[in-house]
Amino acid sequence: MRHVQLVMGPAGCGKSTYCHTMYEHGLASKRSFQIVNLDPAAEHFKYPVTVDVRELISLDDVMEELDYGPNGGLVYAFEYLDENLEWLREQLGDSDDDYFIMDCPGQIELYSHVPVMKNLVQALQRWGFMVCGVYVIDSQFIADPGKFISGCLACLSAMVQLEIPHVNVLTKMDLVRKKRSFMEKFYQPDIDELIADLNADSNPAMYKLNQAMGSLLDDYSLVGFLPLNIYDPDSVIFVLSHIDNAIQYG
Ligand SMILES: Nc1nc2c(ncn2[C@@H]2O[C@H](COP(=O)(O)OP(=O)(O)OP(=O)(O)O)[C@@H](O)[C@H]2O)c(=O)[nH]1
Repeated sequence: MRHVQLVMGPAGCGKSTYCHTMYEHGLASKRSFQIVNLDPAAEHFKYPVTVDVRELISLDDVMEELDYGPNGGLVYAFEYLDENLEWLREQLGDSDDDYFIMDCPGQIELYSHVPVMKNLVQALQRWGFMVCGVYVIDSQFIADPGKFISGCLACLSAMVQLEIPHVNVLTKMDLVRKKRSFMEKFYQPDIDELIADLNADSNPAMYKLNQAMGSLLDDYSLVGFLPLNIYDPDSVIFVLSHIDNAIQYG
């Protein structure tokens, strides 16, 4: 069976570090994970890259040749990839048991405004891959209810667009060890408690909206993140086992 993890999330949230962690874990546990760089703006990697989109198109080239800014340039580069998916197919090869981890760009436009990520997922599925979305959020940015809800809505946007098994991962947990009990309420939060906390910090005019957002997340069962401490092998195994389950059972 062929597998892909699509690693998504905002800029700087720890996507590349996640990929590196999984790669190292694979080496130690005799599972072979191959990393694919899908970020045309990436600069350097700590892990060996099996496929690099910059061999097809790089953000620097787009910005220089077309005089685009970084965001427009990235959308252009992804649309170019979308038109040249056969290139990616050739790069991925046709082995039956490959497991690729794809390090994606952070720009939300790719998931919310243009269909390129959706097209990529559909192509991977046509080529026989079982694809799992791994949405990464930086634990440093969700340490209050408002930011937590905002992070959840970003995850939801990717989940709704891509329609694939989906796992949320909370990164940089080594940095929040001292506040662990505080953070625990974000792993599997009680949505009513969360909305009450949010209301406590909000103007009453926002209560109805807060409740509606809470219900939306509840309806999609999208609250809850898997905490990942990259320095703790048990934590890596824990996250990977959830991803394996998500891939297997959807
Ligand atoms: N302490 C700690 N630092 C981390 C962790 N993950 C990432 N970082 C740091 O956070 C910064 C950004 O990490 P990256 O892995 O490059 O994040 P990214 O999401 O790939 O970034 P972009 O590709 O720019 O969107 C780097 O300085 C990392 O060293 C973590 O689990 N613990």
